[in-house]
Amino acid sequence: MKKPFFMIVAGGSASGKSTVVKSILEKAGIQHVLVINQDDYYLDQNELPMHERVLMNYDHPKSIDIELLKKDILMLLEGKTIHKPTYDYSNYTRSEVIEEVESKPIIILEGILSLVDDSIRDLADLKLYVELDDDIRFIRRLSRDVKDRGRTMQSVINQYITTVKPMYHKFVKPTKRYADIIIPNDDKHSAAVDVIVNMLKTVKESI
Ligand SMILES: Nc1ncnc2c1ncn2[C@@H]1O[C@H](COP(=O)(O)OP(=O)(O)O)[C@@H](O)[C@H]1O
Ligand SMILES: Nc1ccn([C@@H]2O[C@H](COP(=O)(O)O)[C@@H](O)[C@H]2O)c(=O)n1
Repeated sequence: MKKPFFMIVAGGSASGKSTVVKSILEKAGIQHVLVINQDDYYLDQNELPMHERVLMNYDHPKSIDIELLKKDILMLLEGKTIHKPTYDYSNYTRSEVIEEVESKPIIILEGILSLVDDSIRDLADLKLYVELDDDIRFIRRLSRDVKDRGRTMQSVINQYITTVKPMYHKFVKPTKRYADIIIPNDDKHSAAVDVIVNMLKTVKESI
């Protein structure tokens, strides 16, 4: 089997990484793409009581089980099957579900900190950074976290001020310089998405 094409999609929280990946997949009509969400690799916190889990900093690189993520990406790039953890935002820890995931010809890793680790970054054939104004990201995050991640408005605001915003400026935003393509996601991202879709179609044809 040919080595899979490996793409990384980084960007701040609620910049639209998942939405952009979804549009890429819809437009490309590709069945053989595997998306790995870095959030599934948050460290397991089942041993901690809930009041401690809530206070953790989920925007620092140390919150991710980077060794497991690296091991799994390397296995997928060798065409092997992995047993991937899954994440439960409402309980601030891994869920009990372990997914058996087969490698595919195109692998996309998505996450706020996905361009931080150089050994993972150096494996990528293409690196994207989704960019959006901080205020709009905060508004989108607030609305999404209350609707989809079981959060209260006050908890989203507190977390944003204490960890999300400072960690974004310290760790996430500096990784923009590693990106091959920067995708603006204010109104339209279709032109950038079309460029990437055409690249992936070429990759697909060469499989
Ligand atoms: N271009 C856009 N216009 C309006 N809302 C958007 C756009 N892109 C994403 N969103 C919304 O913003 C929120 C965050 O987007 P999401 O893709 O989950 O971001 P990320 O994966 O970077 O955290 C979601 O509720 C999503 O529906
Ligand atoms: N228990 C957790 C774990 C993570 N988060 C936040 O998720 C953000 C990353 O996901 P995006 O889809 O927004 O990129 C990150 O900023 C963490 O703060 C959380 O709130 N709770």
